[in-house]
Amino acid sequence: MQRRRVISQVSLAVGLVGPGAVGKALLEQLRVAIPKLQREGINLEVRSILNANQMLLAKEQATLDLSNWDEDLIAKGSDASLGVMTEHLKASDAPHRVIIDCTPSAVVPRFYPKWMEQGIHVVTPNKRLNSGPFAAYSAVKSLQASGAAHYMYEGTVGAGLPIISTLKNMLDTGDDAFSGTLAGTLSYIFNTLKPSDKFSEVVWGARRRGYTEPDLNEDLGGVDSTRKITTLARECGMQLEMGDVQTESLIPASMGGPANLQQFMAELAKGDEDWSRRLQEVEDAGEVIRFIGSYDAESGVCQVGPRRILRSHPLASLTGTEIMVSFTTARYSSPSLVIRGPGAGPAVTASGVFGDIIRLARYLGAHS
Ligand SMILES: NC(=O)C1=CN([C@@H]2O[C@H](COP(=O)(O)OP(=O)(O)OC[C@H]3O[C@@H](n4cnc5c(N)ncnc54)[C@H](OP(=O)(O)O)[C@@H]3O)[C@@H](O)[C@H]2O)C=CC1
Ligand SMILES: N[C@@H](CC=O)C(=O)O
Repeated sequence: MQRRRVISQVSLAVGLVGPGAVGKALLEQLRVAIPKLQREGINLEVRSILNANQMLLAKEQATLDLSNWDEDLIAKGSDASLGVMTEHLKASDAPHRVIIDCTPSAVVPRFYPKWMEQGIHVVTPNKRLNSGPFAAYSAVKSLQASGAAHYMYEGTVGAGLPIISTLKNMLDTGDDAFSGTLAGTLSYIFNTLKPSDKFSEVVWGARRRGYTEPDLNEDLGGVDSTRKITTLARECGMQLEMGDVQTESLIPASMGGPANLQQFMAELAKGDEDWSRRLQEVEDAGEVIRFIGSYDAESGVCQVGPRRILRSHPLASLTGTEIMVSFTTARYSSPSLVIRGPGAGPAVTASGVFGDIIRLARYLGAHS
């Protein structure tokens, strides 16, 4: 095939906030892909990396060395400041700027409006803005609609799976998404757990593999699933707050308030026998448990919680981190549109974020 000559280049200065499990995987994916993207007319110039304490800023108009950024961050980093990082990014001679928020923080999203007002695009897998107070969410969506800057968040629901983009396509082309279910958040845990297993050990396995939220309360309390359902329902035009979702937690009330990880795991282990009994009873009835979230735009009812389903149900066949999202719409009514695949983990989430960055470069003029 004849190679197309690159006649236009799109250069984007990139600032990454949160080089944790997902951020680190993204930096590695960028390191590998940048030379190929350059040949295709997309120049991604990583100019800053910032964690909760430190930041690494590129000198002059150079870009950071992505093969050694973690050592450089320790050896050459300065105190973290989102304000300083923003000014540094603005000083770049690249015509476009994007900040990637890979933190679980509620503080970082407060900067999105400021960034977007200055023409800085935002890409994120952080669910806080889309599921936080409606007024803050709505302010960012209004800025996006005004053309100030792009705001992209595919990674917030289902990691790298094309859930947000599919829903947007359906709505943009005039379909009517009136209900949806999202099954398998906490997927790894319920897809893996057998009556003979210890619940707390399976939870720990999910943690070790990077599938959980940094704060386990978010997963087991059903908060993370509630964030995703809130995001999808808002995408469909519902004006709801997280509190409007009927959420069933897996954390026993007896566990009390926030604890450190060790205490949390020790408390959780006290419920292992109860879980084994419950699972045995479910298995004996020919059923399994899946953690399911659903929204219904017609009735406005949004629910999240563990549900017993028959072993013959499609959701019962999920394995590992697989999730399944089904949309029932005017066009996709019988059968519904179903998206199924791994819905958690650093590499797949990073690829969802990376996909948004490339889509952004194309919105800004790069060839498709
Ligand atoms: N893991 C997954 O499968 C998925 C994750 N996500 C989302 O991706 C995001 C990142 O998750 P993950 O990588 O697992 O989390 P990690 O805990 O591994 O990493 C979090 C990173 O954010 C940094 N950070 C935290 N607070 C701040 C702050 N206020 N300012 C600057 N940096 C901060 C941390 O810095 P430090 O190390 O210094 O504390 C760390 O670098 C989360 O929003 C999560 O919900 C979405 C879909 C799937
Ligand atoms: N902890 C989350 C990971 C991605 O959002 C989940 O289990 O779904």
